[in-house]
Amino acid sequence: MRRVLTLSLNPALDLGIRLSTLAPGEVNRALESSLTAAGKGNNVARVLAMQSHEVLASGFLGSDNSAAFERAFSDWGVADHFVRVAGETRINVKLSEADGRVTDINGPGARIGSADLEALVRRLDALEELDAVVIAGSLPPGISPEQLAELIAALAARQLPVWLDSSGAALVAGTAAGPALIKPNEDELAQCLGRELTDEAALIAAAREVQHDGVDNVLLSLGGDGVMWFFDGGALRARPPKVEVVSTVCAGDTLLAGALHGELSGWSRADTLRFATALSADAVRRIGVGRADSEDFAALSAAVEIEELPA
Ligand SMILES: Nc1ncnc2c1ncn2[C@@H]1O[C@H](COP(=O)(O)OP(=O)(O)OP(=O)(O)O)[C@@H](O)[C@H]1O
Ligand SMILES: O=P(O)(O)OC[C@@]1(O)O[C@H](CO)[C@@H](O)[C@@H]1O
Repeated sequence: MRRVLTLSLNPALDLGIRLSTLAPGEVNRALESSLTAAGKGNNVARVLAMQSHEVLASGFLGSDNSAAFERAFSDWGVADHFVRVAGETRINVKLSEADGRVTDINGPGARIGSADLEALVRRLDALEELDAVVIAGSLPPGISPEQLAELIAALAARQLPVWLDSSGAALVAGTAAGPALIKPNEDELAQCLGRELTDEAALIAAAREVQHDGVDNVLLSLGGDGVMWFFDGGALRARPPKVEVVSTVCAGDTLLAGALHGELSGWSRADTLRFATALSADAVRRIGVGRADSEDFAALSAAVEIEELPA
């Protein structure tokens, strides 16, 4: 069991709505709906806590609707180190259709003031004996990509491995600040480099370029096509088995958490990637994060194909 800090600067309540088919502009009747404490960092926290790590979750929470998060942290066994800010945490809508298509509508988030950021920095400075830090998700209004970079640099200066999953300008600035790992998907990697990546060779070259610029690990997620993991000295590729897609919403967060679990457990890279890929494939079979206690998880893991990518 290791001690991990997850940072959600812009968490969300996810309003998950399952429909047979979305009819835009019409009255739609949902098959089911749910409101869940989420945001990328919190989803990672939830998976790591399920793997028995000591998880401390921090970031900013709107004080007007924090109760749902407080209940969730207590249910998940995650320690609540969030700074409370004025207003409400955003509600993000996730529409899942029967054919596996997901439509996300993500809010901007509550505005963060300079005193809130100072309070967060003080809170993080007081957290000791951490083994890793995950920073995941978008930035709320009031926090700039440069401020994210400063947070990463300060944590990295404490010799903490920082794993970053963000997008757009936040990913660009964050990548330059020296995280140990980034987890882009194809679009995010293309945004990060400011050019289109049209085929696999271009993706591989792009990931290696990011490594060359100082990020040791690039965990490139490719949806149903799997994952490529570029690390110091090599690269592996994993392909998940075909699964029935219910919702892809937490797949990337589950992948990152699964990989961190393997790293913190001292597993080989191949075993780590197999576990993380299987866990993320399990996530798409359900609404929510992946679970390693599903009945057929061993079979799912065994069906993941791992290969070494040529140097
Ligand atoms: N259709 C699928 N079948 C099996 N595994 C999948 C499928 N889609 C995604 N996965 C698994 O989940 C991982 C993460 O998916 P993806 O690349 O879509 O992440 P993402 O874009 O970060 O998603 P999100 O931000 O919605 O969590 C993939 O690398 C893969 O292992
Ligand atoms: O708007 P962001 O911060 O980029 O992404 C937020 C979000 O879509 O990411 C998670 C899934 O990965 C959801 O729980 C959440 O709503």
